[in-house]
Amino acid sequence: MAEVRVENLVKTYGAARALDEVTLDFPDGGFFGLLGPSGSGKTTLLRAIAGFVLPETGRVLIADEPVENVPVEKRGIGMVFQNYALFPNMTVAENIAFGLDVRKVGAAEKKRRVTEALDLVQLGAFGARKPHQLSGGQRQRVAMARAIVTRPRVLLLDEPLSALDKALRVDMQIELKRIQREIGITTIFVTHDQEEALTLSDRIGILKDGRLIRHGPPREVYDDPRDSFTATFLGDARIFSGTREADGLRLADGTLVPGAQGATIAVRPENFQLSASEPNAPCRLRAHLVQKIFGGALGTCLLDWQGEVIKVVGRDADFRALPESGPVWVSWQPEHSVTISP
Ligand SMILES: Nc1ncnc2c1ncn2[C@@H]1O[C@H](COP(=O)(O)OP(=O)(O)OP(=O)(O)O)[C@@H](O)[C@H]1O
Repeated sequence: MAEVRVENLVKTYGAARALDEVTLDFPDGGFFGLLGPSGSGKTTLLRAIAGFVLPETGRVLIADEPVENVPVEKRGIGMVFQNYALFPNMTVAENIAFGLDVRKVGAAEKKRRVTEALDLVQLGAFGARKPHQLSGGQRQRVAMARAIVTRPRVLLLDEPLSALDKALRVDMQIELKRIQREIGITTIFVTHDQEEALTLSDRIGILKDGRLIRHGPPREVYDDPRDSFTATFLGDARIFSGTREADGLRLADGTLVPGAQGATIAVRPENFQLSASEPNAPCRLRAHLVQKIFGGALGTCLLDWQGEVIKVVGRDADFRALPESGPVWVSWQPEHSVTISP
């Protein structure tokens, strides 16, 4: 397998900078999730690594080798895209064998590798079927088998699960991770689903307007987002701004948030507690409960505070004692005030 590195990549389309000096390492054998809003440059970055997009400046290295003069088919890359198209009149096995035929792999070796790929995606009994005889998830697994049968060094996945419904998607996430671990292939995965990225990735990168805003292990980025874009894009957060004082942050309504280390802080919805009576917690606000939303095990409460919305996520059982609406206390522990700006 191979490490992928991009250095100072710039790609412009007219006035738009699809990639704006992106430098990033994708570790050997790792699962890297690329996240960002629509139009932030995720697909362009993937296409630049594959060789479909030629950057104006910067370079791509695979296993320490610059690849600007290496054509797409020689870069050792397997790809699965959102609208993976299988050849409808070929069997599953023929579809998977396609890349081996192109490479003129001998019959015995081809048979062995197709069987191996089918087993890996747990479709051993489906080789003779046609794509229309498969479910969406099974077709997706064929696309995976087809991408890895040529033994690429790097796997690029562009929203490969977005066509699947929620339940199947979750099953396929587990499946994808298993396959990736089993073959240990360097994988770069584009998704707009932040939960998916957090679940699957060893490392994530967040793009915005073609720039790499942040990268690192998912938990690290989630727990310490450092900027308000990352805090609100990756998960949800209430941003509080005010004036820094010796013992905390003074909000516009006069409330002191003790222990806060910045003029702007973020608090995650799951770190708020609600109570009808005044709590002991040092960080607390008086707000107005507007709506309780039932969501199964977890529920959401929407509060109004100074004309702004505070979202609180918690166990539905904990919200049951609260009135449907009216004044409430919202509180949190000082360690859950995350500094966004000093
Ligand atoms: N072939 C192209 N011609 C002109 N502009 C392009 C082209 N490809 C991409 N762009 C522009 O480059 C920017 C980045 O696009 P890109 O497809 O990389 O974003 P993305 O993050 O993958 O978005 P999405 O999540 O919507 O797929 C966008 O502003 C897009 O309009």
